[in-house]
Amino acid sequence: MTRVLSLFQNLGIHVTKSRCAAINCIRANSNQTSPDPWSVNPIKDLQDLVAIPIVKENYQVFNPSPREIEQGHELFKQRSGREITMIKSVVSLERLPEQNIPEVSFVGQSNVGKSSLISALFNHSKDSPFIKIGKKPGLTKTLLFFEVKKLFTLVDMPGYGKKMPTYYMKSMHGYLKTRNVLCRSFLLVDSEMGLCDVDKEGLRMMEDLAKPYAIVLTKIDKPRRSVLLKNLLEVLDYINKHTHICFPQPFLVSSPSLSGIKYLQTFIAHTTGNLHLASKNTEQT
Ligand SMILES: Nc1nc2c(ncn2[C@@H]2O[C@H](COP(=O)(O)OP(=O)(O)OP(=O)(O)O)[C@@H](O)[C@H]2O)c(=O)[nH]1
Repeated sequence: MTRVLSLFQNLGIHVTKSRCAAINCIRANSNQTSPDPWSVNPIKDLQDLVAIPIVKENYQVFNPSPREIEQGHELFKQRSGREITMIKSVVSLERLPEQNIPEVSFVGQSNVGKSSLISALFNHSKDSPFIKIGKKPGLTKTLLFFEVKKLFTLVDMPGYGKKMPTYYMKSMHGYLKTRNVLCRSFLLVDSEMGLCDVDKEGLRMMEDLAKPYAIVLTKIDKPRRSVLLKNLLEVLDYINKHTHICFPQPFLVSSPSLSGIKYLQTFIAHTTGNLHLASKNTEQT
């Protein structure tokens, strides 16, 4: 507890005794009504390390009901072989597929786990479109378009970083800037490494583009919980201080264990207009 409190202090977050007591009281009361989203949000597994809510009280979080979470999860289930398909792989912007359904894209540095996450979202199903996952960075060299039940499209982008050829960067930037059907991007950050300079460059690019996006912390099965918490708090602090467009709550996922996947599936279903939340308690940035 002391170690985690000092983490907060390092991040400039002041935790008073009275605030701790008040928050403990809120937590005790909220446990009695067992709020649902926590059951599928991995942030819950870190909450016992700290006495104050990790996602600040004044942030509106994504708060689907258990039924909505099941609806979101269902959307990604393949019932027949052609419901989820890879429709196109493109390099040049002139060859983007002409889609008039909502789109979400996955961006991040090489090897951060974009392809693995998309495979996990499709439940690693044997009927899912073939998705290449590599040990070495730079495997995804084109924009890959996956259409889900003709309702929305997921786009796997080439990873950015030191070795990224300029034309990748151009096509990625051009795509993000001009794609009208793009309703949300997810910027992936490795939860073990935490935010690094390359991620911050990506975040600045997203802010300049001023298109809605959210941060996803990947590989949460790898770091120790204290490291994961520290890196999550740093991301929250960064969102708070340096972003205007970013969704206030990061999503935490592990592709092999599928932790956090249902929650993210539900958010994608919501953000693409395929889920009508009963709850009003959802940030719409
Ligand atoms: N332990 C763990 N390993 C992961 C996870 N996600 C991805 N990996 C591993 O990280 C490596 C890179 O994963 P990819 O999904 O290919 O990453 P990418 O961002 O698509 O990579 P590029 O093609 O270079 O852009 C692979 O060895 C994966 O098995 C995760 O959640 N947990």
